Amino acid sequence: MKTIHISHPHNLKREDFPKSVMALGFFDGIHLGHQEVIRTAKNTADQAGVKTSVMTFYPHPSAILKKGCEPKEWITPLDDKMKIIESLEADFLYIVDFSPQFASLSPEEFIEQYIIEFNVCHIVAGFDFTFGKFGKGTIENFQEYAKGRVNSTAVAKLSKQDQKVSSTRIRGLLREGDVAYVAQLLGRPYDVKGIVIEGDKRGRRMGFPTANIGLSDLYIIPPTGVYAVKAEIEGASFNGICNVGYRPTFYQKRPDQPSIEVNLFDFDEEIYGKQIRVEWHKRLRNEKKFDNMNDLIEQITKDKHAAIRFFKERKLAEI
Ligand SMILES: Cc1cc2nc3c(=O)[nH]c(=O)nc-3n(C[C@H](O)[C@H](O)[C@H](O)COP(=O)(O)O)c2cc1C
Ligand SMILES: Nc1ncnc2c1ncn2[C@@H]1O[C@H](COP(=O)(O)OP(=O)(O)OP(=O)(O)O)[C@@H](O)[C@H]1O
Repeated sequence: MKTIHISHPHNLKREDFPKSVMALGFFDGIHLGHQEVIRTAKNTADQAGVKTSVMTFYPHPSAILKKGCEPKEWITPLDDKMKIIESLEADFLYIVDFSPQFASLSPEEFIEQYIIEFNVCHIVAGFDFTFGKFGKGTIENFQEYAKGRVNSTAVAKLSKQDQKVSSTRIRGLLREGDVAYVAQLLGRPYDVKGIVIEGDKRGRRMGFPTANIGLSDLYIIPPTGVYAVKAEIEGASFNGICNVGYRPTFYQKRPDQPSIEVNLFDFDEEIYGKQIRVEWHKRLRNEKKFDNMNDLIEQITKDKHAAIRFFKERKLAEI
């Protein structure tokens, strides 16, 4: 996939682009609804024998349109979003700098400069996609503005439990810790990437060495508590348990940031400085203050069994 960053105004010409079917949206999380939009674009492009392109925006449009209300943390920061869009077999990703000038384009100007000039023969967007100043352009009135020069497909609303699958809903669920339901809406577990950093080295003495993680991007961190996770290090995957929290058993004063630490099962290697990817599968319990270290060790042993049981039952359910 070729990724092209574009700032407004651009001086690219129609000849600079291969003919394509384009999926449009911000696409934070690339959830099941987004996947449907991108797959529809891909299928339409394949049938027409042209390329598949995706247009997304950076920063989030609400950083300009509803200043102060924009998300500050992401389900998929840009780097992850790019990788997932690539895995959906898009040929081109256009990342348009969402500036005030770009936001004030009329629907007609947007179509001229970003659809016609981009050699797009067909656009695909969700039922609620809007474009142009004041969001006047919609997927329904797109044809009026495009004057028949570009085809369009509106993807119907995808809902779960009578609610639209949306990035906003998934961000809310992550903040509540409902990582199991998030996995259903994403079609894959929520994951974050980071580097293994040094902790207090107490974990090993407790019989539960933990990889402390320094996140590599502005991810949404699920709330404090204990989770069943899988972690990938150098291409190998391990089951484990993760604690997000302030370790109240050992710290009277709450540190500024919660720590994210993972104990991996059947793993005993030195991994400081290595890259780690953590998948969040199930929330197990709240973080608690224990009277002594032995009580905490007893609880973590139970957490480990709960996680082992969870992964075992899920494996059986898959058979
Ligand atoms: C699965 C798991 C559950 C944990 N639960 C708690 C808890 O409920 N309360 C708490 O104070 N610390 C909890 N901890 C954090 C431990 O206190 C921490 O792992 C230990 O202090 C080692 O820290 P270190 O890696 O910085 O050496 C938990 C850790 C893990 C791995
Ligand atoms: N549940 C859904 N069903 C069908 N299309 C969707 C769905 N959610 C989003 N889309 C479409 O996917 C594209 C990207 O949408 P967008 O990034 O605004 O996602 P969103 O999940 O609706 O986000 P937000 O929660 O911020 O409204 C748009 O074309 C949008 O209409």
